[in-house]
Amino acid sequence: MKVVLGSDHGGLKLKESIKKVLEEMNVMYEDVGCDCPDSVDYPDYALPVAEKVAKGEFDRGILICGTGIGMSITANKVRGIRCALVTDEYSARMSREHNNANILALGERVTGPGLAEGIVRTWLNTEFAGGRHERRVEKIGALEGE
Ligand SMILES: O=C(CO)[C@H](O)[C@H](O)[C@H](O)COP(=O)(O)O
Repeated sequence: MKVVLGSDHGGLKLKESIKKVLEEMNVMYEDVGCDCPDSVDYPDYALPVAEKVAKGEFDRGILICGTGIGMSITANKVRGIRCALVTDEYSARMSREHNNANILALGERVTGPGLAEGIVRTWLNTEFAGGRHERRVEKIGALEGE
């Protein structure tokens, strides 16, 4: 699996700790930035991550800002993206099993690194359940003209 990561300044520290988790999991990743704590704008990082996932260059994406809200709003503007803002492991599992989420958004100012690790591990290890959920996800795609 290949994962693309992005954060603004508000998610930089959590992104670095998630990169360690990905390395432990032997998951390949690319980080589109940001790279330093200077104040930046989250759409500038959400968009490239969402586009790379939508184009199929990466299997999944992970976006982190202060709350995860700005990242998730932006990523969900891109056709084919189902970005889930998650703050607990149950929702992480459901966002994959039921919604086939292809981007995970996290908030560094909301979710500590230990919980975030559990969320990321669960999210990456959970497959889409299909069945009745396939029909529902297809209806989301239909809204985008897919
Ligand atoms: O988009 C956000 C909130 O919806 C993120 O949390 C940003 O990281 C946050 O808005 C950045 O805030 P700052 O005061 O400029 O650090």
